[in-house]
Amino acid sequence: MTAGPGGVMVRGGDDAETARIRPGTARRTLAYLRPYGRSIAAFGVIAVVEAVIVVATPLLLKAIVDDGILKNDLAAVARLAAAVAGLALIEALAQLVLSRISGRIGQGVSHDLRVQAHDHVQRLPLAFFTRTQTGVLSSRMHTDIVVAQHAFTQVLMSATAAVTVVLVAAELFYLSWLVAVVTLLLIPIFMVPWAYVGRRLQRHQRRQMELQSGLAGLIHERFNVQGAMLTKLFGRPAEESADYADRSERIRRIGVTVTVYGRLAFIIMALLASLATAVVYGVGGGLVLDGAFQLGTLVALAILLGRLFGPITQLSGMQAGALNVLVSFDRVFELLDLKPLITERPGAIALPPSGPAPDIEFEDVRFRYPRADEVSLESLEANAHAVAERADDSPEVLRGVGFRVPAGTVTALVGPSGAGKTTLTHLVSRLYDPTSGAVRLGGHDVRDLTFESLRRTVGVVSQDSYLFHDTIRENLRYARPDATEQELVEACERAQIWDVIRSLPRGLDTVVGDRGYRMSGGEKQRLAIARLLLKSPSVVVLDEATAHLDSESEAAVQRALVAALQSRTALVIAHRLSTVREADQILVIDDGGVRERGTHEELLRAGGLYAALYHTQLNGNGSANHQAVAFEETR
Ligand SMILES: Nc1ncnc2c1ncn2[C@@H]1O[C@H](COP(=O)(O)OP(=O)(O)OP(=O)(O)O)[C@@H](O)[C@H]1O
Repeated sequence: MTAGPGGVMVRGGDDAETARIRPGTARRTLAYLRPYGRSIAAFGVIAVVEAVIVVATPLLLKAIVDDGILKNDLAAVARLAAAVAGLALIEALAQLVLSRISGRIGQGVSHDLRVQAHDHVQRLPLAFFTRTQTGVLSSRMHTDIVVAQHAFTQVLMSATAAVTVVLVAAELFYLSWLVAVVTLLLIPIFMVPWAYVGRRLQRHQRRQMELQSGLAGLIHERFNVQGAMLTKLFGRPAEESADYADRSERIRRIGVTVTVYGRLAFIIMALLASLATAVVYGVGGGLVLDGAFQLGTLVALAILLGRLFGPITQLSGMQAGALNVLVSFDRVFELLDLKPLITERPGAIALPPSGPAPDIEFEDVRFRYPRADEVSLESLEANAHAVAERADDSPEVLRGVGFRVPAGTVTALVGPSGAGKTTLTHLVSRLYDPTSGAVRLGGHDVRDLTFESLRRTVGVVSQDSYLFHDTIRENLRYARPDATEQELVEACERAQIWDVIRSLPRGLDTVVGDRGYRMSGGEKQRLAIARLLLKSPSVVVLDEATAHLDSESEAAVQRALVAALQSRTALVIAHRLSTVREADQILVIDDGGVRERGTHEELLRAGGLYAALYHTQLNGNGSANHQAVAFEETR
């Protein structure tokens, strides 16, 4: 068949049929073969041996008929039959070894590519993941590589077919040029419709894969816990079902077409084989009667022909196979070519692992989120965007922010929703880099620090803390793989979550569900704080949970926070009155800049935005600890 067992998913929507392979892809693909040079050489030698056996067997059979049967020589018949059997055994062995070597090369190349793609994607900036559809990315990293591997193996096997076809054709001419010419003339007549069917088949297979990947993406999005919840709360089940059924129907229809085309290709080949056999017996039979050659030659010709069509079929699939390899490789190369925007500078310095907490300094920081075309691939995004939109500059989110968080102190960020608070905190851990200006830790620009020391120094607890689908123990150990049992328990105690864990039947071995969903919001955040305490960073960036917590978990989170912030330099997006009041400094962020700064009392005295917010939002509503500041709604 022309296409690999899968098809190829090609950039964006409907352009599967017009996939263009970028220049240089073939050269880059070949480079992946370099480590397998010896295997390829062995493959070539064994392929030639196999092809020689393929053409030797008909000659032996010819000898059995002409020199054994027709001459009544039983000993010759037995000797030659034994030789044929021996060759058959060697051929089977050669085929086995060939498929093993080709499998090893194909699997090896796809392993190398898969690992490289994984390592690369891991280094891509957060911005890439904010735009990319996970289902499509996973298909790119897995399905494409599997398709490439299958097609790769197919191309290698086709190469053996090429040697066989040449030798078989030569032998056909040697035995009878007339039969050879007539039968070989038949081949092009059939190849034209065969190639046409093959191309259509490949095209439909690609489309089929694309549709299947779309369906997989849909399931991925809808049937994870949060997607399922949204669907249940807002979804229209009847419409969702109809949409799903419609997509599935398209796959069904294209599946039928693929089956028909696949069968058609097979039928064309079988017809060609039957007609060629008729020609051999018709023309060859006449030549035997004329005395041009003996019966043994006719037998040899018939057997040779039988051995010609398999390799021809394989050969004609070679081009499509090679194309599949290139398209799939190209799609992975496209991913590999995305530059990781945030990289470690050569000669980056490491902050010392121990010592006093560093201060944080923002100096005239300006920031806009990177454009889509700078960080992501259109084909991996949920919806293909117009080129213009992808290249549009995003608005500036931070416009000259400057402040300092002295070492060992807490700075609270408050301000309206969308003011840029979260963005600001992202710059400390280098989830993003400023467009201009600098963020410094202990006097060093964070861009001059090693990733390792930055990760060690800065600990982040986000509002919706993410937990892997694994045990509590493994989730905690992610922060410090060598943590002892005692350290795990201590961290949980300090984070006020130990009582909860202890009461679970499996304790630390409890598996937290997809996205840690089996835990309440407050529990999750306390677990995230325990994780932070285990890591024990000297700088903490924290986004307080706004989720409604009952007063008990609120108080527990509060106590956990006290532990988390103790003797650390902290930047906190504060939603709780207690955090705001106790902060050493409050920054009121509005419209991408620092509008006011000071302590709670100073800002109240100043009578500005903070005071207005405090009086309208808080004073009237009491001052309980669990009262969220709720500045967000005041814009
Ligand atoms: N990944 C992103 N890509 C593009 N723009 C973004 C991205 N994340 C946030 N923004 C935009 O940046 C601005 C600041 O967002 P940010 O999340 O920093 O605000 P915030 O003050 O933390 O708000 P909130 O309190 O509601 O979380 C908003 O206008 C937002 O739409």
